[in-house]
Amino acid sequence: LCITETCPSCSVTVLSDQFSPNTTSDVAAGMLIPHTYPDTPIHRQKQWFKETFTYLFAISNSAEASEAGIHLVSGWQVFKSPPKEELPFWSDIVLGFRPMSEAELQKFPQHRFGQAFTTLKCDCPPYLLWLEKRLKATGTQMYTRKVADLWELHGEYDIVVNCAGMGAQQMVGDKQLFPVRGQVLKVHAPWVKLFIRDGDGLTYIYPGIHRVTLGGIREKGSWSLSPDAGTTRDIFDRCCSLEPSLQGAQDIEVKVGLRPSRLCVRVQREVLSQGGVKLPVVHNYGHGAGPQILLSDTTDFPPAPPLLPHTVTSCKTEHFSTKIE
Ligand SMILES: Cc1cc2nc3c(=O)[nH]c(=O)nc-3n(C[C@H](O)[C@H](O)[C@H](O)COP(=O)(O)OP(=O)(O)OC[C@H]3O[C@@H](n4cnc5c(N)ncnc54)[C@H](O)[C@@H]3O)c2cc1C
Ligand SMILES: O=C(O)CCC(=O)C(=O)O
Repeated sequence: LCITETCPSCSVTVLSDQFSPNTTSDVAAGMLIPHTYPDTPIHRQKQWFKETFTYLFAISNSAEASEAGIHLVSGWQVFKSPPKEELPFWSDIVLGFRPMSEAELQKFPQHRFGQAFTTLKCDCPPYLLWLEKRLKATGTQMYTRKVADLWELHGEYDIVVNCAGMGAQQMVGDKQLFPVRGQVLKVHAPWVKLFIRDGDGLTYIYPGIHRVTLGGIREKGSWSLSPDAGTTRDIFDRCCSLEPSLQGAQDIEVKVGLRPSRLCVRVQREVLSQGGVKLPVVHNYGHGAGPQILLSDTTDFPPAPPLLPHTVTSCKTEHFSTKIE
């Protein structure tokens, strides 16, 4: 969309083997809360976050906000012991960042410290549909197609932008890209208005426009797309211990996605060349970092299993119409 807007004379085509609602992005809670990438300078991560926040804040402040699924959300990040960094690098970008008061902390008897702030949440399924609608309005073609190798696109296109997420591991043979399996519950609990995040990054409650997302888990190197019943129960219990009213949540949907993780996002220009023919490529993938990712943890992850289903590459959903017993 940015390309069509900044360069209207370009003809843009989107090729993807899956579109919304079958992408990893559809699984994401869509909360704007940065994860630190160990191999990217903090000033660059801060600049990315600031630009993203400013861009989405403007949408949240427009008549399009509800269709786009972008809204402000206030709440708390709570810690069992005070974090090493009292002021995270993003504290002056989110709105109204401050330490929680003693009175607020009384809600969380197991936690001793907390931060209150307002950030943005992007409800990804409506957001992706909104982007698709805007793309189609510019005349952009969208085709369902699995690309086995970027080189197959030479001759058809002048420039390729690679946003294949986890699919880039096979498509460009990137061994530095690895899955961090996530599982979340999307529930009906409209009385939950404030977000709550445990500072360990594992447990979170994120109210969206229609559903509340409960998380989570981060399983490095796991390619399993099957929802795990034990994990569902564990997530539900952890979230209920932070917000006991969730015991009354209804209509539980369980979603699994594979975060496309790297020590640093790959935003890079490359020129592929064969027999004197060139194909300029811009890579943009690896947006799956998490606070628990350590350098030593990320070597020797297994490649995608050969039987990974091609119809659903990186996410899966299961529905429960009743409460979790
Ligand atoms: C449980 C969970 C919760 C999360 N919560 C958050 C959150 O709150 N905030 C946040 O910022 N991030 C969150 N994330 C991370 C977020 O999901 C990712 O950062 C994001 O989805 C990555 O987007 P992407 O477009 O790079 O990849 P994807 O959404 O996976 O898109 C890649 C696209 O490329 C296509 N593709 C792949 N391979 C090929 C191929 N060979 N040929 C053609 N097409 C191909 C796919 O079909 C897909 O359409 C979460 C992730 C998970 C799993
Ligand atoms: O870390 C968070 O709190 C947001 C959720 C997320 O980004 C994730 O689960 O990957």
